[in-house]
Amino acid sequence: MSRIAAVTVTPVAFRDPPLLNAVGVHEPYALRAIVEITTDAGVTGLGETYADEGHLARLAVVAEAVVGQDVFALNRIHERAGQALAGDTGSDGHGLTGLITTSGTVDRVFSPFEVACLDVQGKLLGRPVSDLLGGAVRERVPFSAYLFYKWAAHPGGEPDAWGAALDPDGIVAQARTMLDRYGFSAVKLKGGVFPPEQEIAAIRALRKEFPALPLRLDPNAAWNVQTSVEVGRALAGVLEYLEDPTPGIAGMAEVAGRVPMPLATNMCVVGFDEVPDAVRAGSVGVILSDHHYWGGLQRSRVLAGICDTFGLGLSMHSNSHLGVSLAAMVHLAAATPNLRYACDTHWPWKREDEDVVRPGALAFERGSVAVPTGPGLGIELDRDALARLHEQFLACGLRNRDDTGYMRRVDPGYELVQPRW
Ligand SMILES: O=C([O-])C(=O)C[C@H](O)[C@@H](O)C(=O)[O-]
Ligand SMILES: [Mg+2]
Repeated sequence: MSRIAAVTVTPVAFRDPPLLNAVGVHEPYALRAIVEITTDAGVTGLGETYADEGHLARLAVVAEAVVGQDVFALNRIHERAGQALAGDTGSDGHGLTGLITTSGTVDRVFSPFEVACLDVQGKLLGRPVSDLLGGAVRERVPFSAYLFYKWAAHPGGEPDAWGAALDPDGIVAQARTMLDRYGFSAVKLKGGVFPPEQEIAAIRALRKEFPALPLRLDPNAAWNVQTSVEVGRALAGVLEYLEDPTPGIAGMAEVAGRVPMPLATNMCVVGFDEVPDAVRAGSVGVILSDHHYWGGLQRSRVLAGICDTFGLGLSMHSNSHLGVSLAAMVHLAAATPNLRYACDTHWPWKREDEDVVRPGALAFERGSVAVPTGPGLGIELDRDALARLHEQFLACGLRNRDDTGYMRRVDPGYELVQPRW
């Protein structure tokens, strides 16, 4: 047996540009937590997750509950997380994912512990995490360019290297830079920021500039059913999928029946208990997995099986993240045969010199990342960087992601309306 002797949770902050979305704008720092598990024999494993205050408190509760457990006893560890969090319905503070139930809360909190245990298991066995998930079926995992409307600078700050992107020309220029730098093979535009006709124009401009690349548009439920149908029809033959045009399983089902492209979601289906209704209603053609809230890598493979069974496509969602999450995403995607869409990643928006993982193992080439072949996640923690980013967390003053509150500080009249158009 290899028992968990200690768990350390370190909140960190890294710089984030002023990226616009349907609920406001990204604050100057993104918050994450690094979970480190150490066994009684001194083997360590890493996980990464959100770092909002409430989530950190829940991580602390579960950290205490899993000490003494065998790192191979993931079912038992999930059960203990459930017991420790019984009745807790942690809410989604940032408004970009759906309703969080008790089971969804447990899955969110359990996830980094599961990834850290798999990292330890891999190290003990001398095998990469992808092998523990059934084995890689691809050597490289393709990602998509994740475009955002953005300001040139945070209010009162220096302009960043990306510059502003507030119209179709700005979005095309951003896409060009990102594709030149990373070679991505698909493009996603985060919408829900400007009136739909402006976002249709941006997608058309992207299509003109990049005739062969699959395109996606994600307004995070900013449109009502009628607007969604109009946008979907206007972009017939242009989008690979339309992501969360409108809120809820019923609204999505109405739209799905009237537009030509598949609808994708990381909002109306974010937990296992929402899958049956969505399948019955025909709300979605593609589910975006995300191991951070689907309960880790193994449970994400359960989701993949469900998608396979019901003929649904599978893609992958991303929030702002660091290298531990990227490594986990790559192992999972490599070992999930029916994950056939290029995965989302916020990676390009992070500064290269801000990560807790030593560079090397996770290089982007031709839009994809090679699956690390070393034991476990195949990455190495940079303790100096971890300490630096933790100091940055302490100093930055942010304790919860609040895109809406930040937008209101800039524009006091800003209202959070869903759907807006
Ligand atoms: O719907 C999505 O794809 C997301 O929620 C991804 C990110 O959270 C993105 O919208 C963001 O960070 O603003
Ligand atoms: Mg989305």
